[in-house]
Amino acid sequence: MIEVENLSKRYGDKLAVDGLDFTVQPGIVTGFLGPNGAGKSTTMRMIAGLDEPTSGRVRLNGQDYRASAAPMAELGILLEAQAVHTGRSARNHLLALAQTNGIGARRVDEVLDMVGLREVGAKRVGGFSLGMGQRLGVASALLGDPRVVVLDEPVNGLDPEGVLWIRTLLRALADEGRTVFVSSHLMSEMAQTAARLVVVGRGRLIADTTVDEFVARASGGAVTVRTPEAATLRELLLGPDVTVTSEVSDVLLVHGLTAEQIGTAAWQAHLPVFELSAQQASLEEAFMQLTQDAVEYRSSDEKKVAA
Ligand SMILES: Nc1ncnc2c1ncn2[C@@H]1O[C@H](COP(=O)(O)OP(=O)(O)OP(=O)(O)O)[C@@H](O)[C@H]1O
Repeated sequence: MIEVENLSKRYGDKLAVDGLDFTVQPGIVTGFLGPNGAGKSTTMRMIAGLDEPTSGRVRLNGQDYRASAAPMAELGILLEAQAVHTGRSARNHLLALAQTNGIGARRVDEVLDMVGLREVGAKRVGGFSLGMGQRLGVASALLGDPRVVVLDEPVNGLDPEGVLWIRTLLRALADEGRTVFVSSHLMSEMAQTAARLVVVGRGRLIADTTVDEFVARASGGAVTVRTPEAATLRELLLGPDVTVTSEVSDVLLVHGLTAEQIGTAAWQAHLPVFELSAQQASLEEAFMQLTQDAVEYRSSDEKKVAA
C-alpha cells in the first residue's frame, strides 16, 4: 500500500505538487494520470524517497520506505530517462544492481525472462532500442521481488506487442497481491489496464476514483431519447431534479433519470421510443474535461515563457 499524505513539493516559486492526499491499494492496478507538468514524476520521485517533500509524507506498507532493511523488496520503481551504464551488457547491469542489494544471480535470469530480454542479455545496453531500454528498466524494478511497484510511463517507446506485454505484466503483478501504481498520459491505455485512477492537474488532486466512476462523472449521466412524441415525453419526464434539453425536434437529452426510468415512463404512457442510450464519454473525453483548467493554465504559462 502507498499512503500519500498532504504531500507538497516546491521548486523556487513553482509548487510542483500541492497538498496531495491519496492511497494506492494492493491487489489492483492504479493509474496515475495528468497532463504534462501536472506533478506525476515529482510525486513518484517522492514516493521513492529520491526527492525530499517540502511538506507532507509518504508511507509504503505502513512505514517510511527509507527505514526499510531491504528497500528493493519493498519498492521497485521505473522512472523516466533512467541512467544506465551504456557500456555494460543488460545482464551485467542487473548483476551489479543485484550484488549491491544482496540479491542472487538466479533472480537476474528470472527477471530477464520476465521482460523478454534473455536472448539479448549479453548485448551492450548502449545498442538497445527505447523499448528494450524500457524492458530493462522494468527488469531492474522487479529485481527485488517488490511488494510495491511504481512505474513512470512504462509504455513509452514500446511497440503494440510491448504495450500488450506491459498490460498483462501489470495485471499479473497486481493479481499476486502487489501494489501497482503506474503513470501514463494515454487514457485509453489506462482504461484497459487500471481499475482505479488518481488524476492530478497543476499538482492538485482532481479525482481519486474507479475508471467507471470517472467516466460516468464526466459524462454527467445524460440519456439521449429519440421519439416522435418528444414534446409529450418531455412534459412527462420533467421534475424537480430532471432537466430535458433538445437541439433536434425528435431527440431529447435528459439529465437526472436513468435510461431504465425513461424507458419505463415512455412505455407506461404508450409513447413510442426509437432510440434510448446512456451517453458514455470515452476516458479520453472525460480526462480532457476534468483537466481542462490545468491544461489551459499550462499553455498560458508556456506562452509567458515564450514571450
Ligand atoms: N528539478 C526541478 N526543478 C524545477 N522545477 C521542476 C523540477 N522538476 C519538476 N519541475 C516542475 O514541476 C512541475 C511538475 O513536473 P513533473 O515532471 O512532476 O510533471 P509530470 O506530471 O510528470 O509531467 P510529464 O508528464 O511532462 O513528465 C513542472 O512544472 C516542472 O517544470
